[in-house]
Amino acid sequence: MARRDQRLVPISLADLEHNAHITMDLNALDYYRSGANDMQTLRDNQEAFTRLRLRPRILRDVSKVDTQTTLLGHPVASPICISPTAMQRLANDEGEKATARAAAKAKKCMILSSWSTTSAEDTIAAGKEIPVQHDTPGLPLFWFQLYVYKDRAMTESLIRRVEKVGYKALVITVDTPFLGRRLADVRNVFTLPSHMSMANFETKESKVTMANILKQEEDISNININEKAAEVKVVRQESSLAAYVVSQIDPSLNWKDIEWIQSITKLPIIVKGVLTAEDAELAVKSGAKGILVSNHGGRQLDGVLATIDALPEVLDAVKGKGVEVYLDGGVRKGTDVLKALALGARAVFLGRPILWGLAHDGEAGVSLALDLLQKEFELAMALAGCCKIADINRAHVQHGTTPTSRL
Ligand SMILES: Cc1cc2nc3c(=O)[nH]c(=O)nc-3n(C[C@H](O)[C@H](O)[C@H](O)COP(=O)(O)O)c2cc1C
Ligand SMILES: CCCCC(=O)C(=O)O
Repeated sequence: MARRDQRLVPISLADLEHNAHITMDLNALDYYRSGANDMQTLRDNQEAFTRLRLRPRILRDVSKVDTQTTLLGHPVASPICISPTAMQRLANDEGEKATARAAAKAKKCMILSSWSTTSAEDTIAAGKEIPVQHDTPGLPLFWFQLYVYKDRAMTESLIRRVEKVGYKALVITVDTPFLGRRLADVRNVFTLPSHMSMANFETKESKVTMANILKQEEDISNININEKAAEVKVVRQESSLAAYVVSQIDPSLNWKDIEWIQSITKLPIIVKGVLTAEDAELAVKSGAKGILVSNHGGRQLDGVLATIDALPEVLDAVKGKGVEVYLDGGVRKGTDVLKALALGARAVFLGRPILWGLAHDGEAGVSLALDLLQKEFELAMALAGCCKIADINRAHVQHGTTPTSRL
């Protein structure tokens, strides 16, 4: 039995998380692991998967299992993808570049955050350094997650940049008009270390006030910790990130803006943060080609539905309308992937597990995270009697009756 403070040789995503908890500094670890407020939704995302039960089929020749699929027409090796997470250099110096290389090697889809610590150009270039192996199916796929800034000219210039370098879709995050209240970040006065930056906003014309906010933050962090706490009470009572969101992100964002963005780009739009049938319908009306059912990993409105519980109503609302529906939040095991796909998700996305992989061993750690889940998923498919993605259907899953506490 390993001691609690010993790093494990990882054989599951939980092991990678365990290791990251040992090695990361508290400022970054708390930022990554926190949910909003009581973190009820954060816990629910994982627990809700355990309330579903699988209905396997037998004797179906599962000697070969194939996970290839397409996302908005692009072939990928697997429906396991990477959600956008900000500031990946907090986990490993190579940050987003390491993630992009691992995604490209695995021919999986990566969504890059607007708030990356590597620019959109440098991140996709790192992915493109990886030679594509044509003996296995699929191609690497990069999408860009967009936060809509109050400054629309800056938003538009970012769209032009990502179009130019080859991102294939815009994933617009709609659940963050303000930052959710993550108590640990408030206590820690969460800070991006001074040698890192929000790399997408480093151009001359759009030098963003994040730098100024972080500068203020640095000034505060130069004084001793008690003074720092006192200062925070008087000055802001929030993390620098929350202050940045208030200063830059447009809380007036509404469906007309989604239509505006669609009118200025040919890239397909995916709306990230839909949790209800009503909004799923509006997303389709606004021209979205994809919906990512997400509660931001439990980091925004605490108390909302677990994503796997919200998925069925979203799917029902958009049935037959030609929109792809994806899910993120709490996906940690191969059986979670199988359950989400059985309910009707086209793909699932991973947030924190990628960060734990990065913290564990950079690019190799992200590859390990992807590979561990991929292998678990292939095994779950085989044991449920599925050889290919199209074999997975609604009859493979039902709501369980066993109380979670007895599992
Ligand atoms: C540290 C961290 C940073 C995140 N940054 C972003 C971001 O920049 N943009 C965004 O749309 N979502 C962001 N998210 C939310 C993720 O895209 C995703 O919805 C969530 O992490 C999925 O849940 P999981 O972590 O349980 O897999 C972030 C999540 C975490 C944990
Ligand atoms: C506007 C928030 C940027 C990062 C983020 O999405 C998160 O920390 O969850």
